[in-house]
Amino acid sequence: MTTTKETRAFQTEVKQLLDLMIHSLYSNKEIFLRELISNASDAADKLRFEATTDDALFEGDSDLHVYIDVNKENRTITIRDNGIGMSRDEVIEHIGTIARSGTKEFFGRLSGDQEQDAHLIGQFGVGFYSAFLVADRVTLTTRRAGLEHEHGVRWESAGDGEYELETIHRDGRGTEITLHLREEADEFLDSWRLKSIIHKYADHIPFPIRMLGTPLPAAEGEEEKPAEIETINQASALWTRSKSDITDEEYNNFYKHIGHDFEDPLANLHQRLEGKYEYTLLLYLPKRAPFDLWQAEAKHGVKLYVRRVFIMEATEDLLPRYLRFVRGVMDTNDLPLNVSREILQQSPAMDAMKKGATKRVLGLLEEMADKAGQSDGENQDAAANTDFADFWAEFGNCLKEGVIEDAGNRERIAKLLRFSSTTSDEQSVSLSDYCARMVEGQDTIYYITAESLAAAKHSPHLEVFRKKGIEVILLHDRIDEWLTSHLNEFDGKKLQSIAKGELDLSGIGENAEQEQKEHEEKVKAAEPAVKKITEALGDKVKEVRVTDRLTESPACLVSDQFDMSSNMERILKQAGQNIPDMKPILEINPDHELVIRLAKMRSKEKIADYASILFDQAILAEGALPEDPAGFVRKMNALLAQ
Ligand SMILES: Nc1ncnc2c1ncn2[C@@H]1O[C@H](COP(=O)(O)OP(=O)(O)OP(=O)(O)O)[C@@H](O)[C@H]1O
Repeated sequence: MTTTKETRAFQTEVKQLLDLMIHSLYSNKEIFLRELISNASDAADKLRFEATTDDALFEGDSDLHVYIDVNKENRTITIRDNGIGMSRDEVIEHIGTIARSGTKEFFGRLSGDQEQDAHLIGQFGVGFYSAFLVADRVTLTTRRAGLEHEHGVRWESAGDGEYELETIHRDGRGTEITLHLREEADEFLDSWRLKSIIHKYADHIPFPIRMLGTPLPAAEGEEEKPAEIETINQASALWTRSKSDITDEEYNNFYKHIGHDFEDPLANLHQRLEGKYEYTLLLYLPKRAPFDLWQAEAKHGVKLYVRRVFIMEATEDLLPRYLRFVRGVMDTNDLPLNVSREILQQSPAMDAMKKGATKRVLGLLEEMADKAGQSDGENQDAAANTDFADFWAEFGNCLKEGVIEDAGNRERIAKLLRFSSTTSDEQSVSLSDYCARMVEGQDTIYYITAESLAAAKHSPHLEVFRKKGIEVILLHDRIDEWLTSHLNEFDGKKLQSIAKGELDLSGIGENAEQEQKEHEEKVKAAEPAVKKITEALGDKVKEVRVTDRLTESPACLVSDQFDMSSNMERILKQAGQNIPDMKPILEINPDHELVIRLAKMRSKEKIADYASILFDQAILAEGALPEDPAGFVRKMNALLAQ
């Protein structure tokens, strides 16, 4: 056993977090109490769960609570819980280190500009470290339930990059945190102030929070009565109360407690479900995405309770991965308390709750989307400012994962998707909006995928669609390539990439027949040009053919109907995947001056240069780089200088 006192350094990111926190949250210091009480309540939750299979962990004391002590003379506040506590290794792992993946990258993104960085703190969550908002020294002692008394731990730090660690004897299990207050944090020595913060954030955590009351003044001739210990919060689980008794403020404050968020949520959903299984949902949509939303191990933020006893943080067994941004609580009476998590996870009740919760969250999103749709009718600008638009901006890409993962709800989710299109740069166009605007004779939903909105918007492939007044959906998120490979149809209409396969717009527009005839004539007339370019490009392309997509540009690249798109190919290559080169099809516009000139050329060298410029330009137009950029510039300059 290590008994020696040792000094250890904080992980670099902890130091950065402390600096950022102190600068960003100086006007919001009171949250330290919320965070420490949340941790204490989590620790009580964990003990109660572990004790369901090992009663000895209670060590004869099952009155789980949090006690807050104020010492005006020493200028300290102490927060004590009799929860699960921590072993020495756990202290090292949790206090002084941030073990969430993506932390390094997150801090790498900070600009150093305090104002700009300030809002990022909300995406991170400060937890235990918020103690340093009010304290210039923090002492923590703890012992894990079940360990011998001599396995207690004392941790102390001034938040300056180092901490001291010592193994101590500790009788009681649980954790005690003493904050040595900074001078400017004197306001928190006032018990009334502390009580009001507890009411605000912790009324509805299911454990009592106790403090010493004020001594009652002595009546004449009597002795002063000693102060009694009071329970400050209501200690009733919020989700068990009836909806009509709960104010918005109570809902929001409870969210801040369980979500460790600084902002109010965007929306909440509170329902008691009765049927084969009975359960209660209190779920929230946050306003902002946490920084690690896109990390493979991103935390789920929903907690499972069984009869008010915390069982575990939700995993994919309780809520699908694409809804990992949802925060809140699910509580049921239909699961046994004292079985292993593995068995729980396979129970039909869990499955039913997962289905029910997914359905309700999608329902909430549909309601929000409907509201946005109504304000859209009255005022376009208003639509961009709706809750649903805010939701989409933060979590839209998660819903796209839903289309891929959740085949059972695919259609419902597809209705919630919002895109940019040739009619709107904002991601505000739904597939239903698109279908309602289809032109006469159109029965396909057209889209293009590209690296960026600008690349999609200026793609030469759009030319014929502009001419015919057909709207095209502009997809420019990485996930869109996967989305479109799973979403082939919407409302009975096929989705089709305009950069893949042969384009058949016959039947759309008034002069369809005439256009078809003209196209055939063009194909015939352009045969010599096609032949020359095919020879010049050799095996760089699968085929060279006359386009019916272009009206202004000389050439564009398309993929074969069942080939991977060139955008997808680039994404996979950037991700380091070893995939065979796909050969594109080069489509040329025989009416363009460059192609006309090329058709007349005899010099093989010149033809090769022109063909190569056409090919590289088409790659550039997709927002990508030609294989030999310097070669392209040289050829282009030679052409310009002619
Ligand atoms: N009072 C406590 N009792 C037992 N363990 C604690 C206590 N306080 C903190 N911990 C441990 O330290 C870990 C880190 O706490 P911290 O508040 O920094 O983050 P968190 O609560 O895990 O994350 P977040 O605040 O973002 O939800 C906790 O997950 C828990 O394991």
